[in-house]
Amino acid sequence: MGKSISVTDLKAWYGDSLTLKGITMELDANRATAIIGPSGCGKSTFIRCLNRLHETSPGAKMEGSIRLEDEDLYTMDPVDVRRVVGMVFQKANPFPTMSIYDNIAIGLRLGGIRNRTELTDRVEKSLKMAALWDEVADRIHTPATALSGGQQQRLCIARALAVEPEVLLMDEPASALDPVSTLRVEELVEQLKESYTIVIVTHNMQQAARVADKTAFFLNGELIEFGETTGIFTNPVDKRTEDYITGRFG
Ligand SMILES: Nc1ncnc2c1ncn2[C@@H]1O[C@H](COP(=O)(O)OP(=O)(O)OP(=O)(O)O)[C@@H](O)[C@H]1O
Repeated sequence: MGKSISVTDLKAWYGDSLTLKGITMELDANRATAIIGPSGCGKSTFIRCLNRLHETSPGAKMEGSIRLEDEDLYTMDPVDVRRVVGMVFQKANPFPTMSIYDNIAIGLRLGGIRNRTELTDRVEKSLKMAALWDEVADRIHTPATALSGGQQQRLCIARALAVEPEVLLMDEPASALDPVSTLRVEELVEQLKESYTIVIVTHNMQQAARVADKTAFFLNGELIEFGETTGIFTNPVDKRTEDYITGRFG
């Protein structure tokens, strides 16, 4: 089951530049939350704080608190954080020299699983969860780079799921994909919510409306409005949200 995330007064910097200016929000367990807003408003920075990737950027720092239910993410070992809070990036990034199988098995091996049967079962289960198994079952020992872009992205989703995270962060996971692959990723989000808490950054407002239960609108490093997706898109409270979703800027 997914876990909820509580973010309290989160501030993030690159050098002296304050990029997130105090974000407070609750990300519900087993629901999909979309983060929308114009380019440069801090969407990626926000989700990179949620798995402690932000602090790996040179000169980057954060303040505030992020809790995964009763655990403080910033007192945990960052390696453990990235296991429980998985991430999928805009551009599919399979390990290029590895087979489909090894792309998924590597995280499991690093986690200490050595038994061949267990590894194979977990690889198959992950590929099924990512709706890729049927397309690759007969060639899992062939190079991952021979897959199509959409398949590579689902492989990256499978890789993130293999280590059994609680939360799945998705940073514009479909923006480099064709419409059919995009639809498959969106359908997948719908299914994955049953087991994971999902946070998805998207530029595509139709996509947010289709996949997200809740939507957060960011502007200049601030959270302007956050609520049920239908409310945000049909009856926004803040004028700036309305202007953005009606295409007046961004
Ligand atoms: N590694 C970095 N070093 C310095 N500044 C950065 C770095 N990454 C992002 N920024 C700056 O932080 C701000 C927020 O960037 P971020 O990538 O979080 O925005 P975003 O909303 O995800 O944008 P986009 O929609 O274009 O991906 C921008 O002004 C950006 O230039």
